[in-house]
Amino acid sequence: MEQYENVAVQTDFHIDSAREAIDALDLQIIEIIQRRQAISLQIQQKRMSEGGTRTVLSREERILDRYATGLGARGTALALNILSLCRGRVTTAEPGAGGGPQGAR
Ligand SMILES: C=C(O[C@@H]1C=C(C(=O)O)C=C[C@H]1O)C(=O)O
Repeated sequence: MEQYENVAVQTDFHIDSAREAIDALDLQIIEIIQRRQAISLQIQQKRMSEGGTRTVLSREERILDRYATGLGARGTALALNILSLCRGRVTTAEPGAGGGPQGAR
C-alpha cells in the first residue's frame, strides 16, 4: 500500500484490469436498465389498457427518494433519467448512434 495525495493505493493495483471491471459493471448496469424498461413498460401498458395513466407520480416520488437515500442529490438526477428511459416505447438504439434504448415521449 502506498500513500498518494492521502489516498491509499494498493501497489498491485492495475488500471487496465480495474477498467475491465468497470466495463463489465457498465454492461451489467445497461442490461439491468433494459430489463427495468421492459417490466416498467408492461406495467404502464396494463394500466393504460384498463383506462389508467401511463405515469403515477406518487410511485415515482418513492423511487426518487430511494435513489436520493442511496446516492444523494445526484441519485435523484440519476433516478429521473432512469424513469425517463423507462417511460414509453422501448426502441433499439441505431448502431453507432451513441445512445441506448430511448423512451419515446
Ligand atoms: C412502472 C410503473 O409505471 C410508471 C413507471 C415507473 C417506473 O418506471 O418505475 C413508475 C411509476 C409510473 O410512472 C408503475 O406504476 O410501477
